[in-house]
Amino acid sequence: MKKTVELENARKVYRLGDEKVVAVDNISLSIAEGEICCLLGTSGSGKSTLLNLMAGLEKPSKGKIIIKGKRVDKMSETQLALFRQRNIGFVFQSYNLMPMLTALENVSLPLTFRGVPLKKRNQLAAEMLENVGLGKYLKHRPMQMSGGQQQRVGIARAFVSKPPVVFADEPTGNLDSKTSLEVMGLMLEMARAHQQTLVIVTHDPGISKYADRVYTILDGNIETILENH
Ligand SMILES: Nc1ncnc2c1ncn2[C@@H]1O[C@H](COP(=O)(O)OP(=O)(O)OP(=O)(O)O)[C@@H](O)[C@H]1O
Repeated sequence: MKKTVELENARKVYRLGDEKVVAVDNISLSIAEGEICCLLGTSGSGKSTLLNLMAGLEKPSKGKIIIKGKRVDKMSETQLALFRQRNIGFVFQSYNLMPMLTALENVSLPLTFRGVPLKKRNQLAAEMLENVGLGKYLKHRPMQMSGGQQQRVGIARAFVSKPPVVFADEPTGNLDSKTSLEVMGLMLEMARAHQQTLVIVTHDPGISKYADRVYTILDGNIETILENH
């Protein structure tokens, strides 16, 4: 199996005055192409920091972060930005949609960065919105949609450019249980359809049962690894 995300002895220490907070202690892991993984842990366990390290959003204090064979921890900000545009999709807890843009424009944004021509962009974005059940909401702005609908737009945006890896940080954190299930179902369906790797951070054990593999994080370490078959 090809590896998509690899961490080798990754460590992240924050300094607050004289104090040191070890957010990620010394984690090594390897996530295969098309694998769906969950990072499960309570508040403060270090799971968001771990996700940010994996996604190249933060530099490790020590260790290696490798995505698709490339050392992201060695990249400059410019290289990283380009690398993320080409390889990574994000789904956020608070959706992070552009408030002034319509659903269609929000979803087509990653394609703009990739230089896809306008007509093709609109076609792909409309198809994605159709796939997430929002075919009738292309012109709506985030404020005019429910949380669940906004997160569907967020999912469409993360997957539209078919990035090899999608990171989701508490994607259902602001949603009720029924909507959470729908949103999870959509992410899994999209990831499985194109063999995309999906890494989901959650504190909800209910969400983790959908993953192929669950890393339970405690005090910045991997406490257990569970394989679901
Ligand atoms: N920028 C920062 N500066 C200092 N300490 C930080 C910083 N970011 C995180 N921490 C600390 O690192 C530890 C892990 O935080 P992290 O946000 O990764 O946990 P988490 O498991 O995602 O929690 P939550 O579910 O509440 O977001 C915590 O003790 C936190 O206070």
